[in-house]
Amino acid sequence: MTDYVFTAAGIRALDARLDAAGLLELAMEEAGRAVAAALLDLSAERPGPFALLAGGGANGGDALVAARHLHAAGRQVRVLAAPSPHPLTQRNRERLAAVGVAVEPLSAEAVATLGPVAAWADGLLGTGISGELRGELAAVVEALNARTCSGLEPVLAIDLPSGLLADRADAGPLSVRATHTLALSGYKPAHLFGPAAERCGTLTLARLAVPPAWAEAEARATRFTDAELGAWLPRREASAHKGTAGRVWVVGGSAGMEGAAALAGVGALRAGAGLVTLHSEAELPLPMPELMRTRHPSLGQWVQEEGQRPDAVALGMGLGPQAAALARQVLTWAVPTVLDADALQPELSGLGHVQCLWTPHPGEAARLLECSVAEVTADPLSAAEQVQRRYGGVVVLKGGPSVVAWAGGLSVARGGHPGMASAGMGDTLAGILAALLAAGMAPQQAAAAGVRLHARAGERAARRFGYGLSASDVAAELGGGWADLGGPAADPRVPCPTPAGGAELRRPELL
Ligand SMILES: NC(=O)C1=CN([C@@H]2O[C@H](COP(=O)(O)OP(=O)(O)OC[C@H]3O[C@@H](n4cnc5c(N)ncnc54)[C@H](O)[C@@H]3O)[C@@H](O)[C@H]2O)[C@@H](O)CC1
Repeated sequence: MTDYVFTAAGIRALDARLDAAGLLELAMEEAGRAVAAALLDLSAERPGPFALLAGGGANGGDALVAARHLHAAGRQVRVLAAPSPHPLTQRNRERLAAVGVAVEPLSAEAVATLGPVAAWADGLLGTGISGELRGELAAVVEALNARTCSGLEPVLAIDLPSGLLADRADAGPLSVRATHTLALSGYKPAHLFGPAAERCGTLTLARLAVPPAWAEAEARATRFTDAELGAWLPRREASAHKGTAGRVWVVGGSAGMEGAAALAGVGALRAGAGLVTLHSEAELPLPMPELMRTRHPSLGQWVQEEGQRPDAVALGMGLGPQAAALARQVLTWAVPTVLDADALQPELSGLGHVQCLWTPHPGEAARLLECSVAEVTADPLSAAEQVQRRYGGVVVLKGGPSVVAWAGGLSVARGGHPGMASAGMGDTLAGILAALLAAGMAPQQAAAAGVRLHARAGERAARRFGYGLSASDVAAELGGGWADLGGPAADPRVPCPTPAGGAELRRPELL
């Protein structure tokens, strides 16, 4: 099932649709029941009551519903709640009273002095927060963090740890430090990126019964499943030969940076390219003898005079200061092109064609947007979108997780491993993406599937090699990653799923 990423405004819009259809109360009931189930899973064997903290909004309402379900399951609950102007939250407070559960006033002192508990539920604030924590809630959060920092009492955040802004990756000075977070309806940027994600602990998703068309309409980004991405991967005809499997040119490498181009070549070969040639002015190493290399006295002259064209180009890895001028020339060829590393320069603004992928990391994205790295990492979705608008084509903003932006859409990748934060990883990815483009994939699909393929190979490499991963370790696992995603087999008798979304494929015979 496709999952979605919502901003706070998106959740407000979704809730407005639910409200108009008379379904909001049912959604709160569903959310509260899911919270109760998560708490029981988390602490079924732990002694003591569950302690539920309820703020004045709908996030607090979810906590009150959860308390009723836990009570019905025969568990002891302690409920500390703020006064609420929210009609559904008020109604659920009355329902709790009706089944004999007392609601105690919420205060920092009550949190600090409560006896041992099986687990805490943080229902103080969710997507409705504005600005930094104010008043008594700030003191309550400080008291909760102080008594749970030993890790003895788990804290389940309902939807979001209170104090985090749903749309931001940079956690503010004060927020609940949750051991677990149950995201409601869909993920929020704070669940997925940066220091905010670290405050969420273990993340799970409760998919509420929301009509898929509403979710899609209000979502900020998509998280494709492995099955969706695997179905897009190309398939070879039994009659394929190296000339039909995709010819990739890697243009890169310079003195001291020779390995970057070589790693891109390895990535392209391991992702299925039939013929991979490295073009450079430098003497490049050949990590695999299957790679071809051509050393040019002047890349500038070669690019201008070159009459033949490959199926895809990856340009920029270790290329040095001439990268932007070369990129400008190669973009006029109008062949699928991956622009990486030194080719990611502001002077190329507006020159990306529809078959062009830009693959910046946050530092390179900041250069392209002429802003600070902190601005990029605080809101990676907006940053990727802005690069796409300014430069055209499709953008892969690399990170943990990477974001793909195309005209009119965003997706956030799944998986990967922190060990992938090492030199050369992006070079390999550029080669992978070029191979997928050369095999005829549409750029948006090549970007989303290629990033996931790389991440999946990284997960496998981490199991094999441990924490510190090299780009070569990851490249060696690409075949396994491909199989994990359920990519179509080479045998054409195995039926190949049609890619969703109806994107045009340049060379359908290879899919
Ligand atoms: N579609 C969904 O995902 C659904 C979400 N629900 C819940 O609804 C929540 C959003 O509810 P609301 O929009 O009522 O908002 P919240 O419950 O997150 O917060 C609103 C309350 O917080 C106060 N507040 C805002 N900023 C503050 C600050 N900085 N310091 C102190 N107090 C502050 C406001 O005065 C208001 O009382 C979600 O997070 C989720 O828990 C469910 O109840 C129903 C369905």
